[in-house]
Amino acid sequence: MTNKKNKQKKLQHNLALTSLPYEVKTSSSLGRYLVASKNISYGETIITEEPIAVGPALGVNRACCIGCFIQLDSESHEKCEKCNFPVCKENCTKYHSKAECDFFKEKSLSEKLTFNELFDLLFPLKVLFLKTASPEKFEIVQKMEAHIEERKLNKELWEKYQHQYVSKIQSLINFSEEEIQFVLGVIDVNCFELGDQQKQIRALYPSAFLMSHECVCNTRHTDDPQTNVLKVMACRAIRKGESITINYGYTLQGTLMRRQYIYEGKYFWCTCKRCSDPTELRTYISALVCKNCEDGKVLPVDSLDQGGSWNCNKCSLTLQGDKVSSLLRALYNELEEIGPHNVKKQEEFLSKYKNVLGANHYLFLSAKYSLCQILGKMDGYVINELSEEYLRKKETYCRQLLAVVGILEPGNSRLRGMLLYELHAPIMVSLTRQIQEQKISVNKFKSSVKEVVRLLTESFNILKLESEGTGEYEISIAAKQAVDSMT
Ligand SMILES: C[S@@+](CC[C@H](N)C(=O)[O-])C[C@H]1O[C@@H](n2cnc3c(N)ncnc32)[C@H](O)[C@@H]1O
Repeated sequence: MTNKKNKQKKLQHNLALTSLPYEVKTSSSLGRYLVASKNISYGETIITEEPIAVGPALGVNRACCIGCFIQLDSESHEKCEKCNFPVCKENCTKYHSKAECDFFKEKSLSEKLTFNELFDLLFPLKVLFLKTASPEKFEIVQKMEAHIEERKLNKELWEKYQHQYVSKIQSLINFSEEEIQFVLGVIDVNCFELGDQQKQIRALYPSAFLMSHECVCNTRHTDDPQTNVLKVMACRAIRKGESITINYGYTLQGTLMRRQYIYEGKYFWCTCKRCSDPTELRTYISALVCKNCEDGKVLPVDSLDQGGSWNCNKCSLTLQGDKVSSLLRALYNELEEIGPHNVKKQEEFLSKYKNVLGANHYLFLSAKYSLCQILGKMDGYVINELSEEYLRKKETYCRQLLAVVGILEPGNSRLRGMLLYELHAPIMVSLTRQIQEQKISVNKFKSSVKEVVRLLTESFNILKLESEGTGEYEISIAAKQAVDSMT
């Protein structure tokens, strides 16, 4: 081969390596969206990128480092030498840029605003700062969807933002009302909510925001806790030409509330295949128990009609849509009040509403997911001391959730990885007890352990794709160690 041909081949090879697995398309209903420009395989990374801007999550007003947003334990934390706001260590400059610090100091913000007030304004301020600090990043922000017209129609929200952000920011820095409301819209519509218990943040990314929504999507994502680099991966194979999608809502939430949540945050009514099907792909995750015949499932007649009535699939019972909404809201609040760490109260909830909510109801699944996570870990419920009854409950809940997640999050979903890990523990403890008490044969024990190894191996393969330093990645390591100790 000649030198020229060699060079050309090398160039083509490099281009193939650097070319993106997606292209940006536009449609009248979706705006811009991403489409696979080649066949993408299961687990393949589609996007890896750094954030344009990072800020605290909404409602986080506890003491956090202004540089990296890690939660600070006490009042004894350090303060930035210049601007006097809390930092986790001297000069934590990760996202506390010099320009920002100089501005805070020049305006003596620590004297004018409490830390909580600053924290509330911090993210919009950081995005607005990009205009001078990084015009190329601000240009990306300017092209993002802010849904200003729809937001103006929501007078309550508009006024609230005017009072909570616009007037306060304008008293500190010279930005127009229009610019500030635009940035607030961009943040609400395009942000990724990231982090963990220690650090709850929101971030804007330069490309990932372009993914359109689908309730049963084909990607999952993870962020690096140190750098906040976002990695978007295919959770199943994606064919060339297929949209690359993300779920803007929550899987374990029924269509009525999920659609409302997406509409209020993203300003469109989802009409995907899950939303259009009253049975939600035969998971019956929203079904109520019929109090008339006690046998049928009560489902929306038309799941795309938010206020529409619900009918029993076995008898003539009809419920008005607004009654169903109030019931679901009340039960959701009751579960929220219980919180995720109260075994007794969660169990009481499951028993109290077993004649109201269907067996797979999402509120039950939420309670069961909490129970799966705490049974075996919490004081009084340590795995080796769990009764056979609780071991069985944990196993049953995990299996029930896995069946639903297999339909609503097909592929290598993170939730599947977590559930497989939770499932292995009660099976293994129970097997160990049975062999010690000579209730099962050695052969039965060995074959059952193989099943446990299979669960752990799949969990490891799913969760190893999470970013290092995340809780899920730690679980992948634990799963691998458990497999190694059993084989
Ligand atoms: C994060 S942005 C996505 C990028 C946006 N399409 C753009 O052009 O900048 C979210 C917005 O995209 C549109 N969108 C995304 N998924 C959609 C869907 N499944 N149906 C209708 N609109 C959708 C909505 O306008 C939504 O508020």
